[in-house]
Amino acid sequence: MDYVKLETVMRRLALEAGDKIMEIYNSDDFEVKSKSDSSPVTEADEAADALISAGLRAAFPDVALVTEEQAATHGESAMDFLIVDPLDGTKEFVNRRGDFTVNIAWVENGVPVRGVVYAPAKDRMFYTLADGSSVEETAPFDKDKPGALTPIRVAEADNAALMVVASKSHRDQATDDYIGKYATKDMKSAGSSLKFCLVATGEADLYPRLGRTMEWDTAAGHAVVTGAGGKVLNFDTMEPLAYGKDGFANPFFIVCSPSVELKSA
Ligand SMILES: Nc1ncnc2c1ncn2[C@@H]1O[C@H](COP(=O)(O)O)[C@@H](OP(=O)(O)O)[C@H]1O
Ligand SMILES: [Mg+2]
Repeated sequence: MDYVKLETVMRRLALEAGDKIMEIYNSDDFEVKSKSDSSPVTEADEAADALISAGLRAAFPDVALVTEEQAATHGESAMDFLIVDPLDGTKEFVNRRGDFTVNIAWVENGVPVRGVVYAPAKDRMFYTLADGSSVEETAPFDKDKPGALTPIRVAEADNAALMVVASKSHRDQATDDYIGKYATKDMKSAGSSLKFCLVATGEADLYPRLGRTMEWDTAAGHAVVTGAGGKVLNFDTMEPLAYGKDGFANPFFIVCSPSVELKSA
């Protein structure tokens, strides 16, 4: 993989998809359909998906591509692949809460090593540079030229006063019980893959996900948080979360700064 080209292409496609999504977000109304798994999908998901997948296929014609909105790509069995969630946090989008993201990642040998997470309604964009380290770019964003970049790094956690982040729209008792094992200073909820980025910047120390997600929901955030020194662990085995699994479903997982003293289930 040409990492320099990948950085440029992922960043530009994320920004273009974000513009498309915001056009629809700001329009008076948009249609919300239900997918086979009864999760919502909008014309914004579909437009962003079309734009990103066309751009990736043009730039990397020989590379495998998996995208949430194209079921035909879900049978892919490569260990090296691009993976896209064009609009993660569709519920946030539909409810106009702003916490939705565009996600593009590159998985190499089952590990998400590069990615971009762009939250267009929040004007926040996080990505890995060609060298694998993570940055947040400051708005306004120019599609053709990166602006001000701030290297991001996970926090040195105070285990007596942890900052924990969890899902806004998929929250359950198991998650609350698990968080209850820690000494927390504060809790915040956020939608979509933004939660990975809050750990990456040190705005949170720990994000436990005791609920369903798919690899496209997590790959880009995973790359960003590991590029910032963080960890993404399978909740049951405490091994790094692996990608390219059959059906692309994830097990429960934990995202954290390595300084967090993890509790078992
Ligand atoms: N029952 C379920 N099965 C599979 N994925 C689920 C799920 N419930 C939530 N998700 C995933 O969690 C994502 C939302 O995460 P969060 O709750 O952190 O905002 C959704 O992404 P989409 O909005 O892209 O569909 C969806 O893929
Ligand atoms: Mg998603």
